[in-house]
Amino acid sequence: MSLPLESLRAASDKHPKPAHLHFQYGTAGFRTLGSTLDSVTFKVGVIAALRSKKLDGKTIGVMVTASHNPEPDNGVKLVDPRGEMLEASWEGYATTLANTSSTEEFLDALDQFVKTLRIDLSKPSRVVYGRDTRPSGPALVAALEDGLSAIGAEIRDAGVTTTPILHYLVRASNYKGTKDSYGEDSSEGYYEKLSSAFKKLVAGKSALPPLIVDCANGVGAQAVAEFSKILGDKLKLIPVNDDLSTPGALNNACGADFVKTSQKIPPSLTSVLKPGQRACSLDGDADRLIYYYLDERGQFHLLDGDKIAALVAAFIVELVKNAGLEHEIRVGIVQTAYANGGSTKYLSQRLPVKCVATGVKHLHHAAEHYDIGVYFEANGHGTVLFSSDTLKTLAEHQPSTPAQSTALGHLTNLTQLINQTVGDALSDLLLVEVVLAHKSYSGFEWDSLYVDLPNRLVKVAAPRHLFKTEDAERRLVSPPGLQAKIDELVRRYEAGRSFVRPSGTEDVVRVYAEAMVRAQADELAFRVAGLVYDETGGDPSQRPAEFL
Ligand SMILES: CC(=O)N[C@H]1[C@@H](OP(=O)(O)O)O[C@H](CO)[C@@H](O)[C@@H]1O
Ligand SMILES: [Mg+2]
Repeated sequence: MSLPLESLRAASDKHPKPAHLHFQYGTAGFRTLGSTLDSVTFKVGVIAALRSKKLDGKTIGVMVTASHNPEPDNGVKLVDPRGEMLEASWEGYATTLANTSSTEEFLDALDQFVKTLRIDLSKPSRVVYGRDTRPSGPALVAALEDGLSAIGAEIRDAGVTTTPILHYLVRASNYKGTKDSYGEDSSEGYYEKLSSAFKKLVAGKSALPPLIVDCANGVGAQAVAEFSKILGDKLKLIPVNDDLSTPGALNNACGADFVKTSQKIPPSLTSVLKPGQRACSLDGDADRLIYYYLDERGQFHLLDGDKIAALVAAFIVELVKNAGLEHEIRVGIVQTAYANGGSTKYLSQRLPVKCVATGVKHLHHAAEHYDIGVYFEANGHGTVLFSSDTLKTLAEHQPSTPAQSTALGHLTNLTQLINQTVGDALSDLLLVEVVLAHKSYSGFEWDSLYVDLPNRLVKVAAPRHLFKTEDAERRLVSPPGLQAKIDELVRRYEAGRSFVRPSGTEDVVRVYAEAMVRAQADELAFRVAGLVYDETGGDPSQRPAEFL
């Protein structure tokens, strides 16, 4: 069987590539200004169908979202059969195909691609897709559908949904009716699976005070509303920034990225959030979660991905021990260089901790090496993975006391509550709430697990292609000599740490620094930023005033 060239040609002619633009499948798929993505999304439709054929007709997912980016941005990414990120080698193929400049070039490249990868075109192809609430979404989905129908894929439109629900649907549809079944293959199935696990986990615990949820004016609002309906009194959620109709509202001065980056509450919460009350923020596609509270003096306290990892890991370790499984099940943590030094110190005194390069796929793969792997990026993206051996151990273990039996039951329910395909703000929110309910913690007690070192993240407009790193991005190997100068600066600061890496999602170089006190962390970050700027030929007349 050969490619349906006529229908592909006709469809491709309707989606010409904008000249002069180069597209790159990066850490978050293709992501840029939504108005430039028509041709890319069309081609992604074709690629998704081919990926499905290559994998014997397994369902592949496509999500149209730009997460926490400003509203005019959009993006498109592929989801592999187990609900995980697209296999790395295909990122390169997707990039090559997306950059073909004419229909003929695209068709030639496709033909070549099918031959090189020996894709059997007679296999079926199945694709499920969804989008977030961005105004550019419907037109991009239409382009995607053009690609899918040109190649004759079997399609399913999941509509406006969160990224983690789309990942769930992919996994659920591929493992339906098997021993690895992941739940009912629908959004209702997702809500039902998580809610029922949550209810079992908090049974008999007194209800926590209501939780304020900043929905970033995005699709997370929809999921919060659904959970509120099912959970009722078990967990009272107070949605704020759940406006899905005002243009420009998405991620604007709200959401997880705003809170983490600016280290303050969204202005819209000023009159809502009372001292001591806990609140959280989702991002625009609801795969990141950040908690926080204000103390009696109105001081802001951030409970970020590192704090979530510490809370959750401690709880799981305790359950494993109480279930009598501490010799069978090894719990480990995966972090990136952005993890706060305070968290790394606290966690490494208790558990194996591994540091990997930025980007969820790196964390996810490293976490798969533990029996139970807890991974979170400091920005609030993360989840917990249970290996198949661990699931088997949990299913077969014979508890010898009622206490062991209770702990085992909790662990089993956690495997249902946690979305193991990808970081999921709503699943993580329920998980955090379970732990807080079990421990009777307020934000204050949770925050007291360890003290965060003051830190600062700075963007530098420098040619990022010049920057190469090693040691999980903690050290620069290029530009030559720069790392030695950074080391020299860092030595002058108590508990100082700083690293520089090229961003994978924005055209900038990122500088991170932390130190014992706030002023020193800021000073170190701005000194390193100045160094990076000057050493890579930054224009002195454009040098940001805060750089030292
Ligand atoms: C410092 C930071 O938060 N970096 C983010 C950001 O990557 P950069 O490569 O730093 O642009 O976007 C990634 C995708 O969402 C996310 O995985 C990562 O943590
Ligand atoms: Mg996101």
